[in-house]
Amino acid sequence: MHKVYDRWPEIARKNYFSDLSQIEFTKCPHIVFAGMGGSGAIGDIFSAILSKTSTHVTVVKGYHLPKTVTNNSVVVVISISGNTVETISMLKNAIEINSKIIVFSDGGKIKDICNEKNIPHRNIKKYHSPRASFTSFLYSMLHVLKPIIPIEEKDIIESIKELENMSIKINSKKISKENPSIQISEWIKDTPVIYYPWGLEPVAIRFKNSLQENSKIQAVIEDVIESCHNGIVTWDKQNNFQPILIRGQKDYEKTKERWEILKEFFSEKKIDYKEIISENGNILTKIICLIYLLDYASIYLAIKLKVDPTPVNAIEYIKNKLN
Ligand SMILES: O=P(O)(O)OC[C@H]1O[C@](O)(CO)[C@@H](O)[C@@H]1O
Repeated sequence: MHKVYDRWPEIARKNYFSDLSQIEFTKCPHIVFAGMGGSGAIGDIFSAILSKTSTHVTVVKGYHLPKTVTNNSVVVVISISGNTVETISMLKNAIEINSKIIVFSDGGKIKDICNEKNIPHRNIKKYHSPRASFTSFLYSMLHVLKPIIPIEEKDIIESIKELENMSIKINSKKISKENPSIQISEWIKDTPVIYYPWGLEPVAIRFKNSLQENSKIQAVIEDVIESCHNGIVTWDKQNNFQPILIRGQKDYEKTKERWEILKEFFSEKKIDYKEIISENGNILTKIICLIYLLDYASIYLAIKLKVDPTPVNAIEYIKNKLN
């Protein structure tokens, strides 16, 4: 798994500059991303990076598309294996609705359905596992969906360059205490409660998923603003949790204010917290670099806990029980 992560920047570059044909339609007021797990998390990223545009984005992780999806919506179906039952169900749903559909997978049943029904499909290479294939799929999709995704080319290129820099920061320090991913993994001793600001929600979701799938530990995510109206109360009682504050460079003033109050709150309660601050740059750069740093942290944590990051036996157990 590690070897694929080492190649993430190279794979991102190769896939963004691929010769896959781009999506045919150009106008799209509503884009729906349909996928589960690591594939669903890619939808979360598109949702975050498009949040400052006039494109309405819906991310669906389940069996059915909501009624707001119409024949004018573009439904982007993502399943790295191409065999996830929920995602196949959403594809069938989109076909019924007669939406404009584009599908991304590395083969699988989903590809067969596309061939049979004449639905646009792009075959993207899977590396090791769905979660490790992240840059392969994300950057291929940024290329293919360009006509309907109002993101500037320079922002995408910047994100790849910063991913390369992040790789140097992590990989030049491989097995040393200066490796920022190792520092995070060494700090985690209990269940992390991951706080995030609005635009960095995909980072928190992905980190939670990676801690669960790779390190096999439980993790909780909390919106930094919303949690001050509920979750924050629980710190009076609990003692098996550790707060991680994922902050953006240049968060909104009001969010910055909240971080400072939260830090004071934890300090007064003598609760040790870890702050992780994004790189500078556009929102895609911030997200992709944080995901890289934290996914590595989840693998180093697995090594520390002496668990194999690859198998996901419980997921296979559930899958085998499903019809
Ligand atoms: O992208 P796929 O192949 O649909 O898989 C979705 C999710 O299901 C899992 O493979 C587990 O079944 C996750 O690891 C993955 O993120």
